[in-house]
Amino acid sequence: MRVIVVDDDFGVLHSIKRVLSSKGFEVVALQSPEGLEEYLPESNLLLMDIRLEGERGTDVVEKLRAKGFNIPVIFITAYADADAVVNASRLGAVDVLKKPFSSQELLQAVKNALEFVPKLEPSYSRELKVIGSSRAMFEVFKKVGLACQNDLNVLITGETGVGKEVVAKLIHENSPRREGPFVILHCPAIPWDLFEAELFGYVKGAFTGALVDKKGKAKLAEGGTLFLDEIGDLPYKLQAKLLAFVERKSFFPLGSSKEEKANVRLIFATNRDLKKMVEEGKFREDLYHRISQLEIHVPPLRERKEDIKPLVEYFVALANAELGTSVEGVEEQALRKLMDYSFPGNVRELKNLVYKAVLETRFGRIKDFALQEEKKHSSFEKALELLLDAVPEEELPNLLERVELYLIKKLLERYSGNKSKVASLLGISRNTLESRLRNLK
Ligand SMILES: Nc1ncnc2c1ncn2[C@@H]1O[C@H](COP(=O)(O)OP(=O)(O)OP(=O)(O)O)[C@@H](O)[C@H]1O
Repeated sequence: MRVIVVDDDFGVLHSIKRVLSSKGFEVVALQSPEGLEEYLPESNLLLMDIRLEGERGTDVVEKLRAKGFNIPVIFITAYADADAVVNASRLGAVDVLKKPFSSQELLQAVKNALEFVPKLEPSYSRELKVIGSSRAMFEVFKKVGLACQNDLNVLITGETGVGKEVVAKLIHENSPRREGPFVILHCPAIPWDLFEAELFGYVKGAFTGALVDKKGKAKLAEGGTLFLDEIGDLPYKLQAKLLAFVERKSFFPLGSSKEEKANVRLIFATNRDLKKMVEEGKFREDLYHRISQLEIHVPPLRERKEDIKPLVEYFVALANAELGTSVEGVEEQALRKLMDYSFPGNVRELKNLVYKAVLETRFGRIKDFALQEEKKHSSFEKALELLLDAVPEEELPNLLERVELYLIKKLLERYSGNKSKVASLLGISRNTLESRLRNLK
């Protein structure tokens, strides 16, 4: 087996050669793509650095593809930006290795590559800018690259504000459907009794007030991508309607008996734990499997802190352009404060913080971010949010009493049943505590 390695860093070139040679590969090591074509016909695999001196490795491979060279490629990069990794995946890269990588990672990637037949896709340059240089986002971009090559249903999971919509757009804009529309249906924003009308549309006379035919989002997305956001909020009854649509890729507009085909790619997102909802009987298992043919998890910002600095720089530039300010950057201590923060609102929260700070600073460097208050309340609010997520709608009427009873009982347990102590901790009299307990039971 012959492997060609192209990297302008002699050290990297040498260590790859050493690892592969030790496993019996014949290695052609090149510091530039010059002369590369000569070796291609007799070779089984190409390892290509993305940022070469003067030229991008992805451009080199694209030219080779245009000439009909179909060799499997592994890209190597120290800079895991979205453009590079998604583009690499689209060019039929078997893998993208992020420097530094271990011998084991290299050998595994080579092994996978030799079993792989690449698919070709023309290149495409995008407007959308997605920031992320962390290992975690690198994995996200690799999956996006995979999603771009097919029409599978994709489920994007992650906390609020992590960038699920951004990732959905990234898939659309790199897929063969990019010339088509990208249509968003934000599920909780629609009253549930209008959900079907919104998704499938209706014909004149379908219900009172339906004075003219109206296209639904499924039709508006024809030829493109339909993004259904917050799918975990969809009531059980409507999940069945959605399942029929996802399975058949066809629908009936309300009031019509004519079935319409939908030529759309479906992407779903949720900040809920759908697997858990399935176990609890709150989300249909069949629907879950249907929508998650490919699952992409976008990790919270606190788990990929390396992304904070590039995101801040990007948002400062954006804010300057939008607000007409000329902020030059962020002071070290202000950035450190962000690095210590847990960002319950993730990238959206960071973006808002930066915009506010830019507006206040106007020129010069940002010295501080106003995040103390949010931090103090975040774990309390988070606990309550978890509670709200866990309680089904039909149990809401008793929720307040249950919470009160639970908290009082827990405190009594903690203080060995000492009612006077618990009453004083709660700032109520012992009598009030006792009457509360009587009424709540
Ligand atoms: N990697 C990123 N690069 C640049 N901007 C980002 C990135 N991630 C998120 N953003 C920005 O942060 C904001 C929130 O992102 P987005 O709406 O995609 O989050 P979400 O996960 O879909 O949120 P929600 O769960 O509330 O729907 C947007 O303004 C988006 O442009």
